[in-house]
Amino acid sequence: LVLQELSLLCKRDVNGVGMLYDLLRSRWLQALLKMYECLQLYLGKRPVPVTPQARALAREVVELLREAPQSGEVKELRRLLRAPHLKALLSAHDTVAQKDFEPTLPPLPDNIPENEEAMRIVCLVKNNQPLGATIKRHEITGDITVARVIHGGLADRSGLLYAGDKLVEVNGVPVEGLEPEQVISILALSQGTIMFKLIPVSDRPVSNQTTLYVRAMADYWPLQDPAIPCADAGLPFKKGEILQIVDQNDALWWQARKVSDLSACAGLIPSNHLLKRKQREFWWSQPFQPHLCLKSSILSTVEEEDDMQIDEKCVETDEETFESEELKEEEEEFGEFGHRVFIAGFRRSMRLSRRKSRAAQPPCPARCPGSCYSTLAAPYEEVVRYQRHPADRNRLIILVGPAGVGVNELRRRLIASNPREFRSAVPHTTRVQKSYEMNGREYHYVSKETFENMVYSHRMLEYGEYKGYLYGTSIDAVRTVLDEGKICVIDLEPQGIQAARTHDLKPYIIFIKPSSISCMRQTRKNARIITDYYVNMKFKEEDLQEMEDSAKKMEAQFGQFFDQVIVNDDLQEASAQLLSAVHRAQDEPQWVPAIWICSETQP
Ligand SMILES: Nc1ncnc2c1ncn2[C@@H]1O[C@H](COP(=O)(O)OP(=O)(O)OP(=O)(O)O)[C@@H](O)[C@H]1O
Repeated sequence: LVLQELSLLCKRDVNGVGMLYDLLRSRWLQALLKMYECLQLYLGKRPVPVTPQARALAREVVELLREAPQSGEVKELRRLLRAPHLKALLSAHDTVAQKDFEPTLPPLPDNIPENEEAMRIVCLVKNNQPLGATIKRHEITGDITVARVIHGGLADRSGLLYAGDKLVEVNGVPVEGLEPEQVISILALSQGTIMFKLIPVSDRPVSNQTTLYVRAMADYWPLQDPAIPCADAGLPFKKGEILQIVDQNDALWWQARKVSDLSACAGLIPSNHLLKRKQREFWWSQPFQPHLCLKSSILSTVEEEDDMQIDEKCVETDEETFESEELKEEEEEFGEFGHRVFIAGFRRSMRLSRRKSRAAQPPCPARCPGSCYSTLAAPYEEVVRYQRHPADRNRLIILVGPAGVGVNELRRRLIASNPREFRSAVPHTTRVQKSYEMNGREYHYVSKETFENMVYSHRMLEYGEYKGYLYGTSIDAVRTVLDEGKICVIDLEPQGIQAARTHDLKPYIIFIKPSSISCMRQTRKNARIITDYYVNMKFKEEDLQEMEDSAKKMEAQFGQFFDQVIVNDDLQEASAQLLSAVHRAQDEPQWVPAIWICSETQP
């Protein structure tokens, strides 16, 4: 039709019509159109299985050939028609034609109710690993549902099971009416593939949580916790360990893993809220003990004076001895170039005053409400990775350890190794300055009133009283050293740790731990201990035992604050370990309380 119309237009000499007429009459375009028609025709048809017709045809041909003269060609043709490869070719064609490779689904039942819930069939291969999901029974409906899916576990990695999915069957066994324990025993018995038939939860919770890192402030043993929904899914941890919280959807049970093993699947831990509740219950179940605060700590030292009176004579003699010891100690300190280096803060009167205060104080839960309440308030402490900027002040180094373990020996050796880098804070005292002393070198000499004001305004990290005089380490003295660009190294009673843990000082706390008693018997043969009444006494067996007991108590009570533990066995080795720990604290990233860093960014 188009060609006819075009031929009419050609006669009227319309511009370009000749060219279009020639194009449409061209052979190649005609051929293309024919091919298109053929394909359209073929698309409408489906390939038909050929084997039945081919077999009948082959039988007919073979019959005909039987009557024909039996020449070589005829025999060859008969053999070909019966050949297996020809049969295989025909059957392959038929497989494709009949689409045998597609799964054959059973016909849908005719009478499906409209409100029928969609079911999902989930197959998981167990491979000897736990499923990583917990189940529970709905109190009212009795439905067994997936309670939670553990992060990183098998169920979580499959992406097929979600909290809230309702179980219908497990390995073909209907779960309706079963107790969760019965379902668990079915799961426990099944090996290899487990098949769940379930009704998926309608509104899956969208997780928009950010990962949180915390320092555990208490030990936790899930196997001893009757409240945990699934003890096997619990994550045991010790105080001081850093945990990565990956799920806080449940108000009572969080999911976490240890940063020391982030590849492991998460486990259940009590939430902050739950742990606080437990601690409060524990706290209130304890018999009432009056809380003595800062003020009463001074009072307690006054009471001590009476106790000291019994050995007054003895103490007096020691006072003389240790004052001369102080001098000896100072003279022993030499810097890297052999010059005498004065190292403040090794005053034995200061150490004795501290020890006496500690001996008179009841154990922490009854004594220092500040630290205990704050532990109650924060069973986990949020932490962040912090690396000190080279231009920032150095972090304060705090050494903690039981009396006689070698805290001062190690500190003295560290400072003497490089006095230009390390320094201790100059303590404050209310005692009278001696003729050979210089204010701000051995001590800062202040009045009792000034000292007490410093205590009440929380400017003392720790303090104590000895022979009627107060001794203490102030925050300002530490800051002075840090402001000079040096690394301030102090030793502290563990009760003072909380006061020192501020974003301003960012302390790095090293616990000096005694080695075993049998090792100390060997290494401490020539060592000298300072007691309340004797200076330079040889270590006795009970001193070693006391050191071990005291170290255990310190770890149990304050272990969560220790950034590093050094066992002081061989002195050279412990000194080397201390040096590298101190440098690590300044130069390498460490976990620190998040509040230290947040408060830095606040105006
Ligand atoms: N690893 C060690 N091997 C042998 N002797 C040691 C070791 N560490 C410390 N000493 C010695 O043990 C004695 C006590 O050490 P140091 O005075 O440092 O104890 P301390 O922890 O500061 O306790 P305190 O404050 O009660 O004196 C000293 O004579 C010291 O030289």
